[in-house]
Amino acid sequence: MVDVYLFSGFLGSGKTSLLKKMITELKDKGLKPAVFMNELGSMNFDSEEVGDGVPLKEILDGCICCSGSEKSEAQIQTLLAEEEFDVLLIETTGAAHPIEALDAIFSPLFAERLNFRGIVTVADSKRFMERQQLPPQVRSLFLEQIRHADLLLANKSDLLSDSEQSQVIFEIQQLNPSARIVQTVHAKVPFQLLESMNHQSRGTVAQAPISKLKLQTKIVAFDRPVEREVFEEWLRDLPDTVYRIKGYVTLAGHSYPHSFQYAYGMVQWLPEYMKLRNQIVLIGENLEELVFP
Ligand SMILES: Nc1nc2c(ncn2[C@@H]2O[C@H](COP(=O)(O)OP(=O)(O)OP(=O)(O)O)[C@@H](O)[C@H]2O)c(=O)[nH]1
Repeated sequence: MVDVYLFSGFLGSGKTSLLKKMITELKDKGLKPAVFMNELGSMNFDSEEVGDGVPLKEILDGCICCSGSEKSEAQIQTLLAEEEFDVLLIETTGAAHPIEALDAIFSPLFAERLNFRGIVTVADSKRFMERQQLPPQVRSLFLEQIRHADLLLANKSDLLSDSEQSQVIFEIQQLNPSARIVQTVHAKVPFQLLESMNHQSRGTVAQAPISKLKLQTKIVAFDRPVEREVFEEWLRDLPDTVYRIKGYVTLAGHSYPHSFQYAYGMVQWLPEYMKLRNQIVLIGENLEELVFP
């Protein structure tokens, strides 16, 4: 039987950071992980982060959950038929309801093959503190992801003061009293903690599928290098309804692009050392109204 772990959490909360950490740890233990991931927008930015030698299947531009579950079943079946692995890590899009994403795993096709171990939700602690600012449907999905977790990572705790951290833990525990909650930075937890999870179903699922959230994705390509100041000024002026941006951008004066991440007002640039297509994917609402730098 292959152990299956599902990673849930809102856009930009730290799921890919967790995935990378777990892959490294599993490999160090001599175990072979495989990854199934689901990205919004047809740009498979995160899959480049998985690394060589890890079997990977992904669904782009769709959702593992609900209507996408047949497609997911087929992908998981292919993975099981073609690859040998010990652990399957599933990263859902930040816009998926974790329980709906379980549909594909609990297919009768895999009853003898997959052993579901639990849902790990990565919650952005800062966003949690400021959740009242989220549109109601987005907030409801954010809270559902917390309610249905078996293990909760209160991530990005470096961005909060000690008293804010305690408040976040207290409030998250009230939303989900049975899950274990761990404060993390860059989703750093030992795999052992995931192994000790105990999955239990938690009541009814409040419907918040992506179609009702009005979330859109948009890919923007740049054919010229971008001035960093101009780009960051554009980011500062973005409306709150842009939740996530990621991709590759060549900055003026550099030969290679930077990988670029934007989540909830915060920007991160990391240099790359090869030519990559200059494009970014945006996830949010009312994206058609945006003007690009
Ligand atoms: N300050 C801080 N930044 C973090 C932490 N964890 C992740 N980040 C940053 O937050 C951004 C998003 O992290 P990811 O791991 O890509 O998040 P994700 O949930 O996979 O994002 P999506 O795939 O878009 O849903 C990146 O720029 C990370 O470097 C943390 O604990 N503290």
